[in-house]
Amino acid sequence: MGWLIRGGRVLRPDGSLEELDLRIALERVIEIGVNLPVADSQVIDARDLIVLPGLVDPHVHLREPGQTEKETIETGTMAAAAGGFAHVCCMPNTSPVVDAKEIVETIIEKADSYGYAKVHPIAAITHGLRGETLTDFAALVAAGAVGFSDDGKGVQRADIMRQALLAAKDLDVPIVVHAEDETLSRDGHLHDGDVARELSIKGIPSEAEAVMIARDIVLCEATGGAVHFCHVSPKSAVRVIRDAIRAGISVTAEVTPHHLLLTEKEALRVGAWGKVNPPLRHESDRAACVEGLIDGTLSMVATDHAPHTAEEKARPIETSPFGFVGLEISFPLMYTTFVHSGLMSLGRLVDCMARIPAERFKIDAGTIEVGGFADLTLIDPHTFMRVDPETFLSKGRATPFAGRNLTGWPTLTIHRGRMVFTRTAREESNE
Ligand SMILES: NC(=O)N[C@@H](CC(=O)O)C(=O)O
Ligand SMILES: [Zn+2]
Ligand SMILES: [Zn+2]
Repeated sequence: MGWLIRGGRVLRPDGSLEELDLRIALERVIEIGVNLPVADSQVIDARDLIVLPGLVDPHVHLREPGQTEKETIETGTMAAAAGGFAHVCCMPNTSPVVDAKEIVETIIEKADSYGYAKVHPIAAITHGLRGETLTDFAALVAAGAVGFSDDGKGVQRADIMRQALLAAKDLDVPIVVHAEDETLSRDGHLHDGDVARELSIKGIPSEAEAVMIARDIVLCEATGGAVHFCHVSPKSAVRVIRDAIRAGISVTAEVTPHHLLLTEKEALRVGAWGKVNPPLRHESDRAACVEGLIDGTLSMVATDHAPHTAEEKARPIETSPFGFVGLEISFPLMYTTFVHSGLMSLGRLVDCMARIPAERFKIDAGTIEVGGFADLTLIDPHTFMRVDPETFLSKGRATPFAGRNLTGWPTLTIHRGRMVFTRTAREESNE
């Protein structure tokens, strides 16, 4: 029994695409070859489709425990499957905060019981995200945490960050940094630039992010620890990260599709649907992020999927929470903008969206090989379809990308040998 995925163009570990058949039995890929016999497998016709390893998102918010009106582990992992993701790392800014091992265990167990995607918790650096006392790193890692972050807030105190780097180093896991110096960002809602001024809304300057990134690079080098920077957005930060990597300091960084594709101007067009932390910045910052992605400074793409209720995101900019969803559109956004346009190879994009985050967080994923887990995403590189938030499986609906016409949509996602998502309704267009 099992599946025979026939005739798809399969992404090979060297980045090439080859027309191959894949046989899956139980949870694994057991055979890869040309014209494999059907035997007792059920056939999936993958002609005209690209077969990729299940994608890995190093940064999502699943909101459970505690904020299940925004998202649940079930709806969040359904959205992951719909976006082609087999693995997601979830952030600890839930209620209660993920600062105790029982919470880590419950998240993993719940996700496994639904079976849509594997969830890898990133536990809190400090109790209650208060920035004061370190959590029990050893116990949290033993329970399954793959890193530590106070995401949603920056760790304001350098001494605490230094302690965290030393503690994480002993366990060989990264500190995942939300860089935000509150003395510079406080009460801001948008990037500190022309649009914020035009709307008379207090801005968040680039330095609020970049100074903490610079501090943590220094602390990273001094301690010999490892830092991963979340959602990098200003050009000054891209530059200091590039310099740090060149100097051999153990830092990695992620960038989001929204910081690669959008600017502060979104606030004028979509209001609070474009409000996010860090904010969408100036065109020159956006261009620097693209440069960082292309040259490998920003080696991972993360959605920072941050669902909120429709009511919350319908408020005026100043009272609406930061964040919007991304899991279900991240791959088509990246594929259309960078691969379809010829700016980047498919192999490199999948490195950023699977292989490199898998390596960083020690997740067994990122390539298709015999004996490996059958986590596969079938992509349609021909059909264009508009982003329609009403079709999202996530509870969150807000995205500034609503209405964009994209190609490269996942049409079928297999997780651990089980079909966990198929796209049925197709709104085709010829653009
Ligand atoms: N990115 C956001 O705008 N919001 C995130 C927090 C975060 O990622 O910092 C959230 O939890 O809503
Ligand atoms: Zn953050
Ligand atoms: Zn986040």
